[in-house]
Amino acid sequence: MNAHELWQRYQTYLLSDADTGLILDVSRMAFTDDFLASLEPAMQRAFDAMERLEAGEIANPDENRMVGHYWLRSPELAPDPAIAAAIRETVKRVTAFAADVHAGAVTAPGGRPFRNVLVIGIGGSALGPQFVADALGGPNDRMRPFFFDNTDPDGMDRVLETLGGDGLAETLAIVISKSGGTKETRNGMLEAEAAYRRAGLDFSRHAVAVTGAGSELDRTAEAGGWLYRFPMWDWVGGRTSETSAVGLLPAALQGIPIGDFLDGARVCDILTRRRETLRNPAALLALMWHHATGGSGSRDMVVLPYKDRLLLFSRYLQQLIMESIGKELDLAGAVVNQGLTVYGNKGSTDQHAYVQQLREGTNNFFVAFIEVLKDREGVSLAVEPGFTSGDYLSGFLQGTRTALSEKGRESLTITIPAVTPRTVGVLVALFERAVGLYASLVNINAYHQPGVEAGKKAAGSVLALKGEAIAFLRREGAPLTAPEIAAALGRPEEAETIFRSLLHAAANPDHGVVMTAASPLARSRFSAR
Ligand SMILES: O=P(O)(O)OC[C@H]1O[C@H](O)[C@H](O)[C@@H](O)[C@@H]1O
Repeated sequence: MNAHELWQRYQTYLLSDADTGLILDVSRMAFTDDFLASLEPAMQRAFDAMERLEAGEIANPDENRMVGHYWLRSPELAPDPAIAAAIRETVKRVTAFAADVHAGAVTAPGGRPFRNVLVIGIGGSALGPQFVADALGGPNDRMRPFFFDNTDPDGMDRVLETLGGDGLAETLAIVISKSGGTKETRNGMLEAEAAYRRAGLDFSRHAVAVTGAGSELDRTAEAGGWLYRFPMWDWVGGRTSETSAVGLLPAALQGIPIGDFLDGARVCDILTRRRETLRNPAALLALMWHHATGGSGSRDMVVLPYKDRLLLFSRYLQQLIMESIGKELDLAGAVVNQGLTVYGNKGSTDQHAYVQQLREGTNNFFVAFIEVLKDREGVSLAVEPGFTSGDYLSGFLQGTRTALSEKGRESLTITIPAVTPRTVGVLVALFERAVGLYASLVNINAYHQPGVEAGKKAAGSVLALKGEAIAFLRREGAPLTAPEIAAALGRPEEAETIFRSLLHAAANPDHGVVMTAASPLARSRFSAR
């Protein structure tokens, strides 16, 4: 296509919406009108399915659950008045709690104000809060946000050292877990509790829980007399929980106007309920994913926001999309191994890293550019006559889009006016809807994650075996190799697991395991005190 044809194509498909401020350009995706026509019946069925989902159908059949994240910003749509009331009540309680903390009506013991918030959670209980905190936070935050989002001891130490013992005295800890039983989060909570204790503080007077009623975490918080408990509901998935208390509480405490955030999601929901495919940006996104990947995940989506504040968006989207779309079976039970791989950081930074491959290497991707029109508050410096840093950022986005297109590499561009609580809400809702519609197009359940359990179960057996091996070594005394230990435990097939576990144990002072290294390494001997 020549420049004139591309300009025509750009105008033909350009979708812009005044309420959300969204502009979506799919002109650099090489779909045909026939493609759109061929998928139109399936898209209409996807809209039907979405309407049933929003009306409260069991849209997550494997877990026998409704899927209600859209109600969180439009409670009047909830199929049950009790659900609507619970949503409204929770937003009110979140707002009131944050206001009380800010006003000093809720304080740490001794009347010390809470100045920091430590969020302890993982996956859907961390990625959204982290994205929003980074996108919308700054030096004027009401409270400074910190995160434990892993069971990495050094990672937690680093956060605690940054906070310092005295900082901890002014830190509110929010433990977030929908299930209330996630081990990483449980460990983070125990590590935090111990850190507070070392600082002479009572964790329970600093702790808040966001979790399902009656969960292990809920019971711990209740028994411990924690400051507050906020609910999570089984009809909200972890990765779509950013507009529930999971996302709202940390954001409100940080000082982010959660009403604007919810409103952005709500207006985007209205937009993405449109049944005219070409006027619905979530439907268009889903169609583009289908076009680019043949409806089978054959290409990766590289998310490139040209804005530092949106750096964590690709990480957030990775869970939202890959945990939703990456499925072995379709709804009919056939093996499909679906997926849509997502990666990316930010432009123009990534232009100095992997964009070389995007332009010239394997053509196994398409790019989702995220463009933000507003450069900064106020006027910018002219870094050379007539041009600002922001002009460069914008120019680099356009340049990369053109350079990719020239080489037959596809891209779409999502433009928002500025990074605000409202537009961040729009982006979250846009992709939530796109995921749901796309899942319908390829006939999978977007709302369960059966594959995640396998790794957790395997980790449980690994830990049990490690415990057995160390206990055996303590009884035994003499240094032994992993196969010898495995054989003695009656588990000869587990030599590798035992070797790897003891290699780790010997690198740390916790278990008294000593390794006498051999060559080859796998013949090393272990003993334990
Ligand atoms: O919120 P939680 O119940 O602690 O779950 C945290 C995360 O853990 C699991 O492994 C799931 O795969 C995620 O979808 C979830 O967001």
